[in-house]
Amino acid sequence: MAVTVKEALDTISNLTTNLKYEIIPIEDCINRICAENIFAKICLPRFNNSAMDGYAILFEDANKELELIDTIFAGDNNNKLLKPNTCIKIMTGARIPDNCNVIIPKEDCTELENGKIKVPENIKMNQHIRFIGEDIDCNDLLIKEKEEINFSKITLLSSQGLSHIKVYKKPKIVVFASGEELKLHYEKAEDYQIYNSNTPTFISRCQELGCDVDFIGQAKDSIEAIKELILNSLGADLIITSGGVSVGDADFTRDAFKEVDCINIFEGIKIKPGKPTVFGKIKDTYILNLPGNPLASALIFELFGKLIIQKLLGSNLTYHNFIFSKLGEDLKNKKGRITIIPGNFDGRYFYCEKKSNPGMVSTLSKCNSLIVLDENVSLLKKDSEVKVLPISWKFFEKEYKDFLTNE
Ligand SMILES: Nc1nc2c(c(=O)[nH]1)N[C@H]1C(S)=C(S)[C@@H](COP(=O)(O)OP(=O)(O)OC[C@H]3O[C@@H](n4cnc5c(N)ncnc54)[C@H](O)[C@@H]3O)O[C@H]1N2
Ligand code: MOO
Repeated sequence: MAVTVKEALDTISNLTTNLKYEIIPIEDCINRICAENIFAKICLPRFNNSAMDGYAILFEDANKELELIDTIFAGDNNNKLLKPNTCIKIMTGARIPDNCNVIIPKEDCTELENGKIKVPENIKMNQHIRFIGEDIDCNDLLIKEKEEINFSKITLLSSQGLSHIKVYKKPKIVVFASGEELKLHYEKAEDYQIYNSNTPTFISRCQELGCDVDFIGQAKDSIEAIKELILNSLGADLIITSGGVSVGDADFTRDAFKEVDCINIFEGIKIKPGKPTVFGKIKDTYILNLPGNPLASALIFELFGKLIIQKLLGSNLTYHNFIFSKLGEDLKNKKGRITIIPGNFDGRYFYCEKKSNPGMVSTLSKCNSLIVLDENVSLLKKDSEVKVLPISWKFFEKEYKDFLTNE
């Protein structure tokens, strides 16, 4: 029985996973999922320091001519104290004298001919001082278990002097296709054959999402051929297959998986396109049987496959987020099933992609996002609110768009 879209999403978000971890250098951690809570072991700033190149003085010495008694550079271990009527030249980032309570920027002072420094009248207590711990306090929780390590987390780790952390191992994914008509892109295809574009799509997408992926070939349309590929893949966390899940005389994927004791978690989703999708498990290996139709399988991957991968990565982000937008033009839809509509979000409006039949290969190359229409909608007027799910988010434009004014 086919499940509803919500049932499929909930099932995936609640999957149990058998996560393993490894300890690796932070240089290799980008896009990995942290497998431990990481607390600050040192405060930042580590010591009170100057935010300006200038002079360290005592607050009560405002508007005076001060004797210059020393210079402190960033990295110096200088313990000199200020006395009344004196100042110390100081550089940005240098540790300030223990009793200093004001820094005056160089350009606000006058270097007198007698060597003294004339400081201004209007100063504020503690000005231009960066205090110990004001950025990060000792024992602050810096990174939570199950958070993704991005460049800004690398900033945190390196600022703490941490060289290695615990991350979850990359999920191992095996991809294969079935279909007598398929040829690999580096093979010669006769004019009655087609190139396999689905498995290269899933392989690259899974790699992009942080998985280790193996392609193990294409099965001919027979239960035995598909079974051989399955038995060769059982060490994986997830097997993704393409094709053969429908009711045709040469569609053997489901039967082959049944013969190797695959337990189906759901068999079909009430969605368009991609209804014949099957999700199951053999021992510890999850199975995602995607339909052969290229756009159908790619869209199902975007809506469900990506969440399965989020679970296998160990991430705590296992639900879709979206951006409220408006339709750029009227949208007609055939009622009856929830429909995935690929298109383009330009920052304000969402425009549906016109060429989007389930069997097409060209559609997603022109899209950056998708929306999902509920089963009761037959017409959505221009300017109707829609919820946009991003596909690829390097959000740039070919031409300048003004983001500098707040109108
Ligand atoms: N009588 C019915 N026929 C179909 C139904 C149905 O309910 N009743 N469902 C249709 C739907 S919806 C889909 S989706 C497809 C699913 O078919 P399969 O998963 O069995 O896929 P195939 O038949 O193997 O292929 C479908 C289509 O996709 C092309 N294909 C397959 N693999 C690849 C690949 N690796 N790269 C590129 N293109 C591929 C294949 O040549 C076919 O054109 O079934 C409908 N039929
Ligand atoms: O649901 Mo099928 O995926 O329309 O092509």
